[in-house]
Amino acid sequence: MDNTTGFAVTPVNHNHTNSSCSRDNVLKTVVFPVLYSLLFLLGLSLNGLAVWVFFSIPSRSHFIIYLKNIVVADVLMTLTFPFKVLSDSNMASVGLRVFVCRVSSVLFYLTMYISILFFGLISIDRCRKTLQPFKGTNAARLAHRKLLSGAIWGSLLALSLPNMVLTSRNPTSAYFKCSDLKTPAGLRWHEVVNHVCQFIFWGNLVTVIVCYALITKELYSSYTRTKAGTGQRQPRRRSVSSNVFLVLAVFFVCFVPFHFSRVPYTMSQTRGRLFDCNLKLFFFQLKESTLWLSSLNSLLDPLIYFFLCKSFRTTLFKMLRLPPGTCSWLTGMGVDPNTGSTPLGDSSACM
Ligand SMILES: Nc1ncnc2c1ncn2[C@@H]1O[C@H](COP(=O)(O)OP(=O)(O)O)[C@@H](O)[C@H]1O
Repeated sequence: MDNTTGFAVTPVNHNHTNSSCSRDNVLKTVVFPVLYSLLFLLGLSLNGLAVWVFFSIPSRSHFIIYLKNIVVADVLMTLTFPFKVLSDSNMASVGLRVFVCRVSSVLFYLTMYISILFFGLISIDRCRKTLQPFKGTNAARLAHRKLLSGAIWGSLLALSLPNMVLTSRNPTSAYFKCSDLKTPAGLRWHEVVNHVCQFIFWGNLVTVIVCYALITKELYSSYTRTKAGTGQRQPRRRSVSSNVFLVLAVFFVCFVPFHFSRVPYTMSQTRGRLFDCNLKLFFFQLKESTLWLSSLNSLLDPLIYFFLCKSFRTTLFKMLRLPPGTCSWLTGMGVDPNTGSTPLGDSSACM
């Protein structure tokens, strides 16, 4: 028996539910637990490495401050995966599944929106850096960015906390969904949070698109200017542009599908009577599949650090005792032999 709720532990028997609508099919109990286990192992290794590298780089640019926030969010997100694996594969006690609904899933979403917000800020910062390459920063601005980071964590925590507190009902059977544990106010808050988070996501997507369009325009005109001036081909600038698109590609692949599927799924949770059980199951599976893509972001972020942040690569190679030019064919961001600078002339050497 589970101490917290008094229900029998797994294997869960839910013969009382309509079996054709049961969530417990092979997708939820086998496929996703295997995929999340892989994400956990790879994500923990790569993000562990990223933490090790980042915390030996001083926070001397806005970009590095933002990346450090993302790496912390990714580590926390990765730590929630084992709970999801145990819960979805029905290997967890009822108490642990309640913990997943109340705490670890909420933490998962919190860290996801932290990453999304910091990606928006990174795009703005990169845009500013490209359009005004010689405008530096100072201690006061760096302190503001640290305050802003704290304010983002604080506000998202305040938004998410009621999702923990108002998931306070005890399950009435061993088979339950997170929405079954919510009080009426909890269900309303869950809906509100999802609206706010949709706004955060689409707002940041527009910001990222606008900023990267401006960056690409600037890179292209500086490329044509240089080409006209020297009469030479400058292949590196093209690879900078394609690296820049990595952020956009990651944003689209990881987050857009989830945010489309989240809308009908949240409606099926909060206005259940409008949906029959097959449709609810369909929206649940769609949400779970696209949520895995969002989780994949925690694994792809370290690749972004590697490709777009030269200080990250340099420090990584130093720590692994590899020569500085390692993988320059892959990153296309070596030092320009003519000018001695990085392709964007960015002294913080992160793009
Ligand atoms: N955007 C969000 N921010 C914070 N918490 C959230 C967010 N979306 C959902 N949650 C919370 O995470 C938990 C799991 O939600 P959800 O994934 O919708 O349920 P289920 O696992 O039953 O499909 C719930 O407590 C919910 O309120």
